[in-house]
Amino acid sequence: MPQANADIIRLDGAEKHFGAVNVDIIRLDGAEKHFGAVRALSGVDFHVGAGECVGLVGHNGAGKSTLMHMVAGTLVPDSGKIVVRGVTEDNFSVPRAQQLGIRCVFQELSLCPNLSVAENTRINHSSLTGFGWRRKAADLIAAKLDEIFPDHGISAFDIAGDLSIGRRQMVEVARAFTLTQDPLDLVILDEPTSSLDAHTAGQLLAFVRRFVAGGGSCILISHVLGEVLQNADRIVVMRDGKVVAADAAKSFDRDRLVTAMGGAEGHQKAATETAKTVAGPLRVRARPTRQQDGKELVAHAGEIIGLAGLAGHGQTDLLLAIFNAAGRAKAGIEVTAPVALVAGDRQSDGIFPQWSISENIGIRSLARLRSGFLISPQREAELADFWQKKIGIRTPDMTNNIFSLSGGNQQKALFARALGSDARIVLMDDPMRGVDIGTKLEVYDLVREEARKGRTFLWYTTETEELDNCDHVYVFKNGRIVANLRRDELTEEKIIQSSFGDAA
Ligand SMILES: Nc1ncnc2c1ncn2[C@@H]1O[C@H](COP(=O)(O)OP(=O)(O)OP(=O)(O)O)[C@@H](O)[C@H]1O
Repeated sequence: MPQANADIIRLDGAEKHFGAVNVDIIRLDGAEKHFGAVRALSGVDFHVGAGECVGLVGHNGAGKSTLMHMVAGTLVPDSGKIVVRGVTEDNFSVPRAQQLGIRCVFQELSLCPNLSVAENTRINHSSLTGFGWRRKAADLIAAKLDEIFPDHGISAFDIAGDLSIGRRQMVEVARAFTLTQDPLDLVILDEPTSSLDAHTAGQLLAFVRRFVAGGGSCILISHVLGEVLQNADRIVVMRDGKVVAADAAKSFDRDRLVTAMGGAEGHQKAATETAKTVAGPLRVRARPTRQQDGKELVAHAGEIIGLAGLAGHGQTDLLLAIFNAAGRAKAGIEVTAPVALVAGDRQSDGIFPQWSISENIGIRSLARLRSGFLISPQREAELADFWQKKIGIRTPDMTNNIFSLSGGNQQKALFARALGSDARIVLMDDPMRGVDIGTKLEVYDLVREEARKGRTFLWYTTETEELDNCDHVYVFKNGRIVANLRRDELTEEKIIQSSFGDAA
C-alpha cells in the first residue's frame, strides 16, 4: 500500500465511516477533455474516499460519463492528473483500473448478446479459467444475483440478448460486484436503475448501502435525484463540463440540487388536471395474448395512458404488438391511426448508429421531407433544428454522428423522431432512460400539450412519478392486465399491491 501524501488526506465525506483520515481511492486533478469543438470537461477535480458513496448529478451532456470513463481508464484526459491511493498513475488504462479494483457499470449496457450470462461474467473476470470455468462463473453470478435481487428470475445460462433490458441491467450490476481473485474497491454505477422498476431499484440501492457500509466505494450517477439524496454520502454536481457544487449529501435537498444543475428552474410539477371524462374517438384497443378474463387496454384520441407494474411483465410486449399491428389486422388488437415508437432500449431498437443526429430524427417523417424522389437535406435540417431548439439537444452540429451525443441527448433525439412525425399514436417504452430532470419536465409538458391537440400516448414507465401525467394506468403482472387505475386513485402502494397481488 503506498504512503499517503499530505495533500491527499481529506476531512470531508469518507472519514466518517472510520473516524480517521483516509486516503482517497481515486483522485482526478484538473481533468480536461475535448471532443473536437466540444469541451466535455474543463479542469475537473474529483475524488472518492474508501467506504464512501459519491453521488454525481448534472444535466444531459454535463460531462458525468466522460469523467467516469477517466476513472475507469477507458478515456485518457487531455491534461490533468489521476492519483490512485496516493500514487500518480501516468499510464492509466482499463486493465490498470481493473488491477486496482475499479469496476464500472456504464449506461450503455455492454453484455455480449450472443453469450450466456455465465459467459458474459467470464469476460470481465479473467481469473475464471481452467476446467469447469463455465460452472464456476455460473455459480458466482447466480449467487450475486440472488444476493442483490433475490427474486430476479434469471438463469446463468440464459442468453443475454434474450433478456429484457431491465434484466440485462441486473446482470451488469451483479457482474460488477462479483467476487473473484480480482480486487474490488470502487464500483461506478452510471444510471444503474434506469431500466429497473421501483421494487428492483430499491433492492439494488439497499445492496449499495451494504457494500459501502462494509468499506467499499461507489460512484452513483442518477437523474432520479431522490436516489442520490437518500443513498450518497457526498454529492458532486456537474454543469457544462465543470464541478459546480460538492458537499455532504445531507446538506442538499432536491431544490438545491436542481438549482445547482441549472436548467429546470421555473418548472413546476405537472398541475394535476382532472382525468378526462369525455373521450375522443377510439385509437387503440388491445388484449395481451395471455389475458383470459376479457380485460383489455383501451385508448382514445387525446388520452395519455400509463402502463405500470414490475419491469418485464408484458408492458413492452404489448407496446410492440400494438406497433406491429398498426396498418394490418392482428387478433385482439385494433389500431386506428399511424403509430410511432420511442424505444427505451435505444442501443438495440432505436438508434441508427451510422447515421447523423438529423437523419435519426428525420427517418419517421420521410414523406414530408421528400423533394421529388429524394430526401431534401434542407427540410431534414429544418426539422432537426426545430427539435434541437424545442427540447435542447446539446451539440454544436446536428449533422454529427448520433453517438457524439451523451446518452440522455440520444434519447431526446428519439423523442424528436416520434413527436416530429405525423403519428397520431405515440408508444413510449420507458422513454426517459437517462434524460435529465429539466428535460423530463419539458417533455412532460410537451406530451400533455400534444395530447390536448388529440394525440394519444401509451406510456410504459418504471418511474412511478411519471404516471401522474397519465389519465389512467394499466398495471401488468405476468403478461396480463391486473388493474386499471384512474389518476385520482393512483398511488405507489396501489401499484405495488396490484403488481404483487394474487389477481393473476
Ligand atoms: N465520443 C464523443 N464524441 C463527441 N462528443 C462527445 C463524445 N462523448 C461525449 N461527447 C460530448 O461530451 C459532452 C459530455 O458528454 P457526457 O456523455 O460526459 O455527458 P453526461 O453528463 O454523461 O450526459 P448524460 O446525462 O446525457 O449521460 C457532451 O456534449 C457530449 O456530446
